[in-house]
Amino acid sequence: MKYTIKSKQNNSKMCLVCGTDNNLSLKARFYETENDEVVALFTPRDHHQSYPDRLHGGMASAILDEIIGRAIMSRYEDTVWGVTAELTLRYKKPVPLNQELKVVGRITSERGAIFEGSGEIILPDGQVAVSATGKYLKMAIDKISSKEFADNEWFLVDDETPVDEVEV
Ligand SMILES: CCCCCCCCCC(=O)SCCNC(=O)CCNC(=O)[C@H](O)C(C)(C)COP(=O)(O)OP(=O)(O)OC[C@H]1O[C@@H](n2cnc3c(N)ncnc32)[C@H](O)[C@@H]1OP(=O)(O)O
Repeated sequence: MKYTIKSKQNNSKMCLVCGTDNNLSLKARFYETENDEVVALFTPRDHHQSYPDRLHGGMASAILDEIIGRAIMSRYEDTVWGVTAELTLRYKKPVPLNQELKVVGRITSERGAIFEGSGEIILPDGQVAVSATGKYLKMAIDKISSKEFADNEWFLVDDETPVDEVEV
């Protein structure tokens, strides 16, 4: 299924998943789709492995955590951020290194200050490698981080080739 991209989300400076200045980061790029999901594109590298040629389960968890956490931002234009309270993973297939992969995430419920979401890492052949469900608390960024983060460490990175649609 092809989805039109509505907008690209910001990257950060030092995050392990989206940090542009962190050499160990997955350097994932996140896009909001027309159907109210967030899709990430990322290429895991050798330094993200557990067993040779296989992405570390903790890194798979990290990107799934982030994509669900980011899904709330698309509903509130960055005024609400997600803080993870619970995350449950199901590892179904090994995730390969050094090829571009997709991750999809969405909100499944909202109740007051709590929201729940789900996400999947999708292999190039379309199979789901890892799925996750999570429970998060909604917070304002000034309750999570410093003004320095919001002002200087959270920014839009333009793609060399803009992504207009994504097939999931
Ligand atoms: C740069 C990148 C930007 C984008 C990234 C986005 C995604 C990234 C997300 C993360 O990785 S966040 C980092 C990992 N998570 C943490 O560091 C959270 C650490 N834990 C906490 O800060 C607090 O425990 C937490 C904010 C989760 C809860 O705070 P409180 O203890 O003030 O909550 P409170 O006791 O008031 O409970 C509020 C509700 O949440 C529920 N709750 C609290 N902690 C829970 C928990 N751990 N598990 C399940 N439910 C929980 C609690 O039962 C209650 O439900 P009800 O309203 O129904 O009664």
